[in-house]
Amino acid sequence: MTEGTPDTQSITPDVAVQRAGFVALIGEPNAGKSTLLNRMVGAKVSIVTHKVQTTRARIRGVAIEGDSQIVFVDTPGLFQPKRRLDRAMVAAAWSGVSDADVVVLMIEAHRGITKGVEAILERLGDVGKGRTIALAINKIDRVEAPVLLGLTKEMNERFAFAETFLISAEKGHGAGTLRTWLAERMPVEPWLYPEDQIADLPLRMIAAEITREKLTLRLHQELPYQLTVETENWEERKDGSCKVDQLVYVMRDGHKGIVLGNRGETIKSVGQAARAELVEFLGRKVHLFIQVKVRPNWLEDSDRYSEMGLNFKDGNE
Ligand SMILES: Nc1nc2c(ncn2[C@@H]2O[C@H](COP(=O)(O)OP(=O)(O)OP(=O)(O)O)[C@@H](O)[C@H]2O)c(=O)[nH]1
Repeated sequence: MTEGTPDTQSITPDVAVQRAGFVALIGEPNAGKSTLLNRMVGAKVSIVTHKVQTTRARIRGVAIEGDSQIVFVDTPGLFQPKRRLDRAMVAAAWSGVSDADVVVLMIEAHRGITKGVEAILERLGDVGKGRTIALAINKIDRVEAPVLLGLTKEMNERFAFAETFLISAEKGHGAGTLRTWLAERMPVEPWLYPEDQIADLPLRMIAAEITREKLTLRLHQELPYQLTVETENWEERKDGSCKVDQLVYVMRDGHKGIVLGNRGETIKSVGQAARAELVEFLGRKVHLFIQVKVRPNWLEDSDRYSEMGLNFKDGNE
């Protein structure tokens, strides 16, 4: 072993420390989470915003700030659930919280501490243990300073926030400061995405999200819970069209049968619907290829990354 010898040390490059981690932005519906994310990540991801809320935490965008890569996970708005589907969504939002390195609770300045906010605070007491949790009071443009001071004080009395940010996601106030703060709090880890992949990441995500949405619509309650859609390949063609390859991963053979449907009819209609929406979204021709694969251990294999929509290759495909 030459490790530690003067020779080895002298050729070791001076690599800057890389940081990478997950941030969950939570709050009641309409708090302004999407608006803030778009400010911090860039306009391209904004389209995902208005998509129907699906049931799992997915990557919403990746921001790079200095040596840090901040991966924002999408958590459906937290509200008090009544229907079963709503309960599933809220559960998903909380699972995003327990996977995140940093959680930002966003509230609306002019609405103050609503019942919904109170419920979130209560839950944060359990789920948020050991996590860095910041408070972002949004829409500060709608209130006067004394109201803000009062709200800041009261919220901090109720919960031990690591930091409080007063922001206006719409006007842009405070978003940069929050991003810098988050960047500093990312764990020292190699980046999760190569820099050049980030450019088309939103499109890949949107395409996967569209297919997942169509699967949800087509399969209703039959939808296997542990199912994930990944856009494996995105190819721009000279004729202006693009070719998109997607994989639907399921846990069991039986699930594969459900997703494929009788003589492949289900996946075919899902593919048609997804392609039509992609064409409308991109405004050009799309060739969409969807494959369904059984990967029994995908949850354990790639752990939370896959769960959150991150696409790590197995290395043997
Ligand atoms: N006045 C004001 N309005 C804002 C601000 N930030 C966001 N909004 C508005 O608040 C509304 C909700 O914003 P979104 O970003 O869609 O909220 P969200 O939390 O992502 O909502 P869901 O997707 O339903 O969870 C939009 O109409 C925004 O334009 C702000 O700083 N000031």
